[in-house]
Amino acid sequence: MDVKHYLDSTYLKTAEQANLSEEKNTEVVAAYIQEAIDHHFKLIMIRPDKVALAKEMVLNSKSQLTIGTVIDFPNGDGSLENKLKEANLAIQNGADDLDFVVDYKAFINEEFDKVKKQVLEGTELGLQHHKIVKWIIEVAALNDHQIIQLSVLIKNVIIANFKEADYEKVFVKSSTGFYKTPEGVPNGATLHTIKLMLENSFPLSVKAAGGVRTYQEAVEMINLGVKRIGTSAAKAIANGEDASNGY
Ligand SMILES: O=C[C@H](O)COP(=O)(O)O
Repeated sequence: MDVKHYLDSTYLKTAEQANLSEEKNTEVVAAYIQEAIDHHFKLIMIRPDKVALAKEMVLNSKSQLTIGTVIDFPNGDGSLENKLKEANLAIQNGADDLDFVVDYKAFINEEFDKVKKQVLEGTELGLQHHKIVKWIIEVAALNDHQIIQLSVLIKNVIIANFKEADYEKVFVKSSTGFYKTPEGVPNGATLHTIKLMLENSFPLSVKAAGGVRTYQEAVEMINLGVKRIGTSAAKAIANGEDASNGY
C-alpha cells in the first residue's frame, strides 16, 4: 500500500484535529485552526469558546474545514438543560459537529432513562439544525459489556426516533482523551473497543478518539469502518509519523 497516497485520499476525509486544552491565548488557538486549514483536515475540534474564532477563520479562508466542539466536556455529568444550552450556543456560533459527553456515570449507575433522554434530546436539537451529533461514551470508564450495552442503547434511541437518512449523522465516539484511567488501562480508543462499538452501534457511525497516535492505527481503524478519527496528533499522522511518545 502506498501509505502517502492512502493518507491523502482516505485519512484526510476522516481526520479531526483535536485541540481541546483550555488554552486562552487567541493567537495560539488561531495557529491550531490555521494548521487544520492548511492540512485540509475534515474538522477542527475545539472548546466551545473558540468556535466563533474558527468560524471566522474558515469563512475568511474559504476553506472546507468543518468545526466541531465538545458539549458538557469532559465529565458529561451536567444537567440535560445545561447540555442543551451549551449545544445551542455552539450552534449559534457556527459549529458543524456537536460532540456530547454521555453521562456515563449515570449509565454505570443504571440510570438508563436519564441517559436515553439526553441522547434523544441532544440528537433532536443537533439534527434539527442539520448538525452532526456524536455521543462520547468514554470507553476507558466502561467494561466490554458496558461498551456493548451503551452502544446498543444509543443505537436504539436513534432508530426508534429518527429516520433512516439520519442514522449516519449520529456517531458513537470512544473517548474524551481526558479521562484519568487506573494504571494499565489505555485511555482511549483501542482496536478492541472500536470493534465492539462498530459491531453494536451499526447503522450509526463510529468515531475513534483518544490516544490515536500512528498512521497504522488510523488506517486499521478506518479499514474496520470508523468514519472519523479524532486525535491531537492529526498533523503527525498526516505526515506518516509515529507520535506515540510525543503527545
Ligand atoms: O476528541 C478528541 C480527543 O480529545 C483526542 O484525544 P487525544 O488528545 O488523546 O488524541
